[in-house]
Amino acid sequence: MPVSAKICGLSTEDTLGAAIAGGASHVGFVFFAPSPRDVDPARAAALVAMVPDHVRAVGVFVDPDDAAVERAVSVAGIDTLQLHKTAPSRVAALRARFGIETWAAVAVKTRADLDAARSYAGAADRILYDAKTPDGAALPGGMGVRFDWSLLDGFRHPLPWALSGGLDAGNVAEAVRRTGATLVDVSSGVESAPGVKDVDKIAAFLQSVAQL
Ligand SMILES: O=C(O)c1ccccc1NCC(=O)[C@H](O)[C@H](O)COP(=O)(O)O
Repeated sequence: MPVSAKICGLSTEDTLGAAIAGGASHVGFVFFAPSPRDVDPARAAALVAMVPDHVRAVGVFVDPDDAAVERAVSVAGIDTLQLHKTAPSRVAALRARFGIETWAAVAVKTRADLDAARSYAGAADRILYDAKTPDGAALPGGMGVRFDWSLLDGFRHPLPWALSGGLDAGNVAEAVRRTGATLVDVSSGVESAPGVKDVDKIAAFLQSVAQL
């Protein structure tokens, strides 16, 4: 099964170009979050304009209100929502309102966290399993934290899914081998500093994925 990759938290033309040239299937833009990767929708619009039709432009949000999503969809032109810390009913409501592919991020540390993914069946199109960040962390993602992949052993996924959390060029092959993921997501693993994407690391990550 071929493996696809999402490069998350892009904010510059050169790093977006590296993601597209390297074969990313999805590129992610973080909106309205206290993140070094946050991009204004107007700025994101210039980036999304570079994204070819075969690559999905994903807007990443933390429990957004309708107005935030409206701005990102109408101004930036994203075609997929990735929702962190968002209840299933709210995910379903945003998916119905905006009518675009919608992912629910599920923060995983224990098997019980994983079981919570079941409540997104019928509400989302895809689950993004991400690592639970430490209590008090400013962000629910992009922290380079990895969860225990063995938690996924034998788990019956309620929806199509993607694997995230602490991935990089050096461990993505093992992650895919251990979990069977067919879509992987990375942010800090392709950065030289928080929020600073690195074109060489992006290329190396995508090369590792292409070799799977
Ligand atoms: O990356 C952020 O700054 C961010 C901010 C707010 C919500 C989510 C965020 N990132 C979500 C992602 O999809 C990351 O790619 C994912 O958490 C993996 O990050 P990393 O472990 O650094 O590869």
